[in-house]
Amino acid sequence: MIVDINFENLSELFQKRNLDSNKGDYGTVGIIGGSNGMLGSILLAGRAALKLGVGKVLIGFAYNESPISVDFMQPELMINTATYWLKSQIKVNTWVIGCGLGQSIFSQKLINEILILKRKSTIVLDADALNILASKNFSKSKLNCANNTVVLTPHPAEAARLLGCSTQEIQNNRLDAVRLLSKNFKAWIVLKGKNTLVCSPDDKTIFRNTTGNPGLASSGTGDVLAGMIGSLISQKLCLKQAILGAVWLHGKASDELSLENIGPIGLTANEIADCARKIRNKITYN
Ligand SMILES: NC(=O)C1=CN([C@@H]2O[C@H](COP(=O)(O)OP(=O)(O)OC[C@H]3O[C@@H](n4cnc5c(N)ncnc54)[C@H](OP(=O)(O)O)[C@@H]3O)[C@@H](O)[C@H]2O)[C@@H](O)CC1
Ligand SMILES: Nc1ncnc2c1ncn2[C@@H]1O[C@H](COP(=O)(O)OP(=O)(O)O)[C@@H](O)[C@H]1O
Repeated sequence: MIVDINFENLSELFQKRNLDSNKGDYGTVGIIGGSNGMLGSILLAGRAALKLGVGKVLIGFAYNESPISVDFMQPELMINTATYWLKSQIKVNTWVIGCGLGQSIFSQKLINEILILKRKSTIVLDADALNILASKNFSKSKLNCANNTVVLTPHPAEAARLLGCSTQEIQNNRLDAVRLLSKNFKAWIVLKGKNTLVCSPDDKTIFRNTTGNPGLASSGTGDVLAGMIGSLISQKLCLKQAILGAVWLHGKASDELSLENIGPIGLTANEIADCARKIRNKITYN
């Protein structure tokens, strides 16, 4: 069965906050990635996670020493190395790994560490984490899905690498591709692109997104989506509403910005997160 994602079935996304709540009620997300030439990708994800309302964001660079200690555009982000945060005792609800991670031995080691050390967390694997998963020296059993809840967010080329076929074959049959990925990896799959598809590991329903436009065809918008998904899962929405909510809001933000002539041409990834925040508050409080 295929079900369209609409805001009417995203009630948890639009719940008002308790008046006496504190930041601990809104969870912590840890974001790991950002290697050579791609430092911006985890900052994009981290900023988007904040704008979607998570209590705390840890940014862990895939370096031996953190290349920056503060993001002056978003000083709320807590920045250190990936290794530092993986060893820290801070309770992290969701780990997002892969944005700008690269595919070095060190990056592969970080993925293994997360899967072994963080068995009770939800793990979102994006971008280079998916490329590492697709490589022949990675054993799928390491995903250990019995303990972890895992979300994979491939674009069509990443999906093709995971299934060992061509991008064109994925695009020709996106429904079969998303089903096969969720079965093979026992994970939630977000197959990105026009009309993003979402499939859960134990459900035959496939959800199809109804929002979004070619304004999203620009660098870093996938990193923003990964941060948004991690943020909503950490805020303890049920997994389905967190994933579907992030996908819907991400596309809706690009639609609203296009109506304001800020897109589709030249729309930038950070603007998506700002607009998604506005839409969530507007629907929740008006
Ligand atoms: N500011 C930063 O630091 C940024 C860092 N980033 C980081 O860079 C790393 C590499 O990630 P990446 O996605 O750029 O490279 P890659 O996996 O080779 O995919 C590119 C190819 O995939 C295809 N393709 C994609 N979408 C498709 C679609 N809808 N429909 C069909 N095809 C589609 C398309 O193939 P083509 O059509 O050209 O054959 C395209 O050329 C990663 O770690 C990421 O996080 C980026 O996030 C950018 C901002
Ligand atoms: N033509 C389009 N229509 C709707 N959504 C799109 C379109 N092109 C890209 N997107 C969305 O933009 C995002 C791009 O993600 P990704 O390819 O991972 O980019 P990046 O690696 O640059 O962050 C995905 O959420 C995808 O669904």
